[in-house]
Amino acid sequence: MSVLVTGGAGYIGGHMTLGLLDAGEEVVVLDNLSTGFDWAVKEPARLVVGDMGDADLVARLIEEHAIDAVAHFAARIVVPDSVVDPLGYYLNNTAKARTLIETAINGGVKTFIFSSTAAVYGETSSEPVSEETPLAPISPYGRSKLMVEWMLEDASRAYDFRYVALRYFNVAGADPEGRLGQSTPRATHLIKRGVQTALGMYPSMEIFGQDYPTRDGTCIRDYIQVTDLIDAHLAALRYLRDGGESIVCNCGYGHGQTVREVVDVVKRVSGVDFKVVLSPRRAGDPAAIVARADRARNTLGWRPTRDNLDAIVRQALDWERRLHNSRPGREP
Ligand SMILES: NC(=O)c1ccc[n+]([C@@H]2O[C@H](COP(=O)([O-])OP(=O)(O)OC[C@H]3O[C@@H](n4cnc5c(N)ncnc54)[C@H](O)[C@@H]3O)[C@@H](O)[C@H]2O)c1
Ligand SMILES: O=c1ccn([C@@H]2O[C@H](COP(=O)(O)OP(=O)(O)O[C@H]3O[C@H](CO)[C@@H](O)[C@H](O)[C@H]3O)[C@@H](O)[C@H]2O)c(=O)[nH]1
Repeated sequence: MSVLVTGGAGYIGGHMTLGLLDAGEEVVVLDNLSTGFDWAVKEPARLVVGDMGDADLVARLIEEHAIDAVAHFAARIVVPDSVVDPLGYYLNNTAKARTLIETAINGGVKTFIFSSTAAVYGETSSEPVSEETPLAPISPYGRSKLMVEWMLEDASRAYDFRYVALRYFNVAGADPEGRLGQSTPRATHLIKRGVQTALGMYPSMEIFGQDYPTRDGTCIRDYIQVTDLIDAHLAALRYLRDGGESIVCNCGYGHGQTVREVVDVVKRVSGVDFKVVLSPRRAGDPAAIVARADRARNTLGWRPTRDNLDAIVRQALDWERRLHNSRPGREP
């Protein structure tokens, strides 16, 4: 039995591949390398370069590798990008996911883990949101993901098929052993941009919006360390293989930091007082979004252990330094 990891050459999928290998699983990665890197797929995982919307390819992989579970990470992921290219996002994140789910079910795969997102909630108060909070995504990205949740829900009712959808909050940091980190080209994520600016790759960084209804006027997010997030996936896989019912779980720590607070941590940890430019709000950004993750703890038995923003920033900085000093496109 093997696990098929779509998007396994990307940031989070690459860490999932490491986590699965560490747990002794056999792994096949399917990735079109649009934002991922072949070197991010560590041996003995097998990388197949191709598109998740290629039903013939996926069907062949399921059969050849006796796939019993799919962990589906492949997606386009940039919120403001989705505002300017919504149909591109619906094609990749929604339509191709439909093909993937159908092919998995036709191939006899009964368990599926889906990378969902806090962006399905849209505007919320500063209070932590539970999975019961009404869903009202405000970006095409969030909608493209919510539709996949709905397809999974309906498919699990109609067929012999169970899933766990994990709604990630803001994923950050790197493998604590230094084997991998976030390598996405042109990344727009706050911590990544911060450490890149600290390393001199940008002359300054922007803070988007200072008039949000938050404690210092900048947006609040719940930053979850990537290895803790992968532990939730490994728990979800065990849960599904033990016969657990389909569920949706938030993955976050239950408290948030403002953009200014994060920038201050990056400056302190890096020791660089880089220039910050105050810019207007960015399209598609909710003011605050923080997780209530009791369900992941109680149902999956998830036990996060890496809730420490200083350590997260240090991991991101260490990885960025290695990336920066490596040859373009080559393993750091
Ligand atoms: N990074 C975050 O903070 C965050 C938060 C919530 C949810 N997520 C979700 O987690 C998942 C992984 O995100 P990431 O940060 O690792 O992004 P990433 O861009 O690093 O990884 C995505 C991977 O998917 C691949 N891919 C994209 N379209 C594909 C296709 N059609 N066929 C095959 N491969 C394809 C890319 O090449 C890349 O390797 C995504 O589904 C994203 O929506 C991420
Ligand atoms: O240079 C920057 C980058 C970001 N921000 C702000 O920082 C916050 C966080 O932004 P970012 O790191 O880009 O994350 P989000 O837009 O919150 O989205 C991330 O987190 C979502 C879940 O909450 C995921 O679904 C997305 O895939 C992932 O990109 C937002 O208020 C941004 O406006 C800045 O002020 N300056």
